[in-house]
Amino acid sequence: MESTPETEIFRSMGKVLDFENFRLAPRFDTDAQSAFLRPNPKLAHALANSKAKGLPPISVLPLSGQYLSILAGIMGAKSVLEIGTLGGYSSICFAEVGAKVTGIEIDPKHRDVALENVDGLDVEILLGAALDVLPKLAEEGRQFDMVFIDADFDDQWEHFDWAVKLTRPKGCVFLDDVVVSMLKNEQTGEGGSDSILTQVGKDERVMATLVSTAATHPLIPTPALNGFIMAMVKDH
Ligand SMILES: C[S@@+](CC[C@H](N)C(=O)[O-])C[C@H]1O[C@@H](n2cnc3c(N)ncnc32)[C@H](O)[C@@H]1O
Repeated sequence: MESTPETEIFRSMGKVLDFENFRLAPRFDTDAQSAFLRPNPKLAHALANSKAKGLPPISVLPLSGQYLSILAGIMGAKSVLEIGTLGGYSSICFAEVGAKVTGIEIDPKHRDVALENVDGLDVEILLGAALDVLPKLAEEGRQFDMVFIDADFDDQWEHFDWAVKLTRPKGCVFLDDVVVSMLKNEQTGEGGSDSILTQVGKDERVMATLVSTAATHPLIPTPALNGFIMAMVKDH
């Protein structure tokens, strides 16, 4: 590569640009968990009860849950719609910072365990496929400060489209697991094909960004590239 003042800046960064650094992600996560997280009996009980009842270990990880709490707290969110509730871990993250949570969950067993886990908090869980429930919420004229989408990968665009309709202007739509779903569906943008990024990008109702992450999970051996879309609804 030709040496210019611009390339020299990056060369001088040395170790910072080493791709192998990616392998350090789990260590940073562990350090951040012990630095930032406080004991939370409700969340601990939700994890233990969900495990005991045989739910899959796919709730948001504790630091991500805390991210969601911080976001909802900063927004002063009073109402959050969650598409994909599982055992209610992320519902608790929203409810504990003052939001009324409406969850949608397709699996009756997950919904029942979630109801046990959110006991005492302002959480309702609607049983059904999101694409059946979302139009009903729209018909009822429901509007939310924030919609968190964390369900099946195949309907991400349809869920996003409904989420925008159901979010108040200046509210937030958070679409999780965007990069892993693109990788899984081989939508890596080659050949200029459409992807969730281009679909959201064409949507004039929102201002959106992709937040890339190195996702670590106790059950996977190496960090995975992932990312979420965060969008602010401008208008409907
Ligand atoms: C990744 S888990 C959700 C985790 C949860 N948000 C948390 O962090 O605690 C995904 C959940 O979405 C549910 N789900 C999948 N497809 C769905 C759909 N089309 N409509 C409603 N729920 C769905 C699954 O049954 C599962 O419980």
